[in-house]
Amino acid sequence: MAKELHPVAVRGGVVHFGDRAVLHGVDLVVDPGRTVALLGANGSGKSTLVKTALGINRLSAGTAELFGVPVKRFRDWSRVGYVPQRLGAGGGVPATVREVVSAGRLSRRRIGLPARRADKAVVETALEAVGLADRAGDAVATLSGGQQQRALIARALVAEPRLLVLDEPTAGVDAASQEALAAVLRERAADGVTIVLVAHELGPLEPIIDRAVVLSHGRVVHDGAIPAHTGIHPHAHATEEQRLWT
Ligand SMILES: Nc1ncnc2c1ncn2[C@@H]1O[C@H](COP(=O)(O)OP(=O)(O)OP(=O)(O)O)[C@@H](O)[C@H]1O
Repeated sequence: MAKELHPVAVRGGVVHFGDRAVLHGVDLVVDPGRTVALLGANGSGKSTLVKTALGINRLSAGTAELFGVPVKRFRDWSRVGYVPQRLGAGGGVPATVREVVSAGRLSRRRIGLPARRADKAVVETALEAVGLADRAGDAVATLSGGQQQRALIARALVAEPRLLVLDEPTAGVDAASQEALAAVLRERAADGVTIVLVAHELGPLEPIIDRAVVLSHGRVVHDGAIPAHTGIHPHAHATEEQRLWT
């Protein structure tokens, strides 16, 4: 079998907003099936990096590929699930949670055909997985921020992507739901799905992470095992390298 290409590959990525460089030559090359956490302080460039990897932000230098294809030419978006940091799932749209999640299944269906029973089952399983089964018939706008985030995660899951990119999936999400999310992601990782997630604190996600990339001021300052102090006391016993990103 041919070797699977890197699901994500940013090389020498430089991104400017106006005159200001926000990424200064960042490399993020992810092997298939890995679960990678992007860590770093507010404003260090984590969201910018994932958006750049997905072609949402423009590079002023360097390259970005998805599954070996330059992101500008990449068309196979059903292979990619992206949950942005900020909403919107609801934003005044009178859709129910189930409708929003079902929308994620559209990329897998022939346009115009009604949902098959299998599609519906996948949607119900995803709703269970993120703990929203009991809210499925409610308008998304009536959910809390953390619940809306979970609805978006379910929407990404039902598309059964080979690459999942999650920007702060646990922000504003309670401990039990974080555990549930970790279980879902562990399952996807076991199926060979590549996961890239942005986080401040890994919490229950920590055991599923097999590589941590730490950004500071738009540069990679660590790439490897999870830094020991992550999510606990960022300043206590920090090494020089660790202090760089707190
Ligand atoms: N669209 C934009 N226009 C101008 N500046 C931007 C834009 N998006 C991000 N920035 C700036 O780029 C820098 C990096 O932002 P980014 O959102 O990537 O950081 P982050 O590490 O994800 O932070 P956080 O943990 O707070 O989400 C910040 O200084 C931010 O103000």
